[in-house]
Amino acid sequence: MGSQFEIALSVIIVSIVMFIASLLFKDKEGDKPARIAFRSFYFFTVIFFVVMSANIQSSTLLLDFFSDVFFALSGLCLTIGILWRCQSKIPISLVCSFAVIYVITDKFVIESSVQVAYLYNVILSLVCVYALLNRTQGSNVGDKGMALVIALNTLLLIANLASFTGIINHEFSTQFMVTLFIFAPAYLAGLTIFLFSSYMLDAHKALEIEATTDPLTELYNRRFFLSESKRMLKAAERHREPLCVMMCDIDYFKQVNDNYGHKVGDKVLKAFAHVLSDYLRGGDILARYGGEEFVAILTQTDKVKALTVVERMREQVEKLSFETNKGTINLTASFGICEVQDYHDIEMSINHADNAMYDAKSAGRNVVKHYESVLA
Ligand SMILES: Nc1nc2c(ncn2[C@@H]2O[C@H](COP(=O)(O)OP(=O)(O)OP(=O)(O)O)[C@@H](O)[C@H]2O)c(=O)[nH]1
Repeated sequence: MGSQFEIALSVIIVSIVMFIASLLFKDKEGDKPARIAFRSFYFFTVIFFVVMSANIQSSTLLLDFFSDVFFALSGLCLTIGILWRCQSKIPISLVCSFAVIYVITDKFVIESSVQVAYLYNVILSLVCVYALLNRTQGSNVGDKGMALVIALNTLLLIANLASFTGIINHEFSTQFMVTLFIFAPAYLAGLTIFLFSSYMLDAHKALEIEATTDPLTELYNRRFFLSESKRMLKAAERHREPLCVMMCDIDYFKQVNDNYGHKVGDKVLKAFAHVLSDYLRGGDILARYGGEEFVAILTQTDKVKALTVVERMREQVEKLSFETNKGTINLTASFGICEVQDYHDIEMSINHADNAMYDAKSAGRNVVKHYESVLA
């Protein structure tokens, strides 16, 4: 019993440290506050181990009941935190039902049976592993690590349950229980390490997206486009492939803002960006160059192919219409294209495509112009 008490004490210390550390977790904007669930998990884990230690020292019905309740709550909070973090579709009510069934079964049906607690933990662990492996936004290394820790826990618990049913001999099972208990602080620390790294990886990803993406259209921003296009030009030169730059600008966009307001203007910009991206292939890149001006690099594309693709884009933009309470907005855009000649000077090709686009504006807008036509 003495060693169990010491282990319980170490779990309490680990949980308190982790609880304080978890104050650093930040949820992504719009995400459910999973960090509150994780903090509650540490909080209830501390209380559970305090109550359980007291129960080991002098067992009472009340302490026994509360140790079950706090055990149920800590597992519940961990699972809810993971489900929220993964934006999982598994209903929270289902997990809550497991907790209620666990307490009722353990208290009123199979009195002080440790198997029920194992079964409860196995179910919750499986729910967590499933949610982590099916994360809506793709699992990161931290999440996979967390899934691994929980999966190991599940395996241990299943083995333990098997021992109770007589598949494994009883002495081995007692040994197993002690081992499981010894590993409790390590399990908790491992879980937190992965939890931390998964939050840090997400924060890193968010920073990367912020640095490379335009928040309104979610296309790449100008800075990322310039650095990425240099890399693409080098690759095209190495493989001796043609490459085209396309610039485009919405026609009379100021009138959209003036007549319908900036909010509608933003909506139009987003829809416009969407149409452009629909016409590009996997290796191409599209970026918001500024305001209502967009730029793209069409890989493995010569000027003849580029003219065909961009002409289709222009026709599609022409078909766009937006219903507002002040009437319908129809959109057109002007396009300029230029086949890259100097693979070491992307700025020059962008300028040429820009000149072609201004030529399209001068020609009455809603047309596609090639840079060669500007020179002619
Ligand atoms: N709603 C919204 N408007 C923007 C944004 N960025 C730039 N604009 C607006 O885009 C408009 C650009 O107008 P202009 O440069 O005069 O060009 P235009 O009216 O499209 O005319 P042409 O290009 O000559 O056909 C300005 O009114 C800007 O305020 C944005 O992020 N959201």
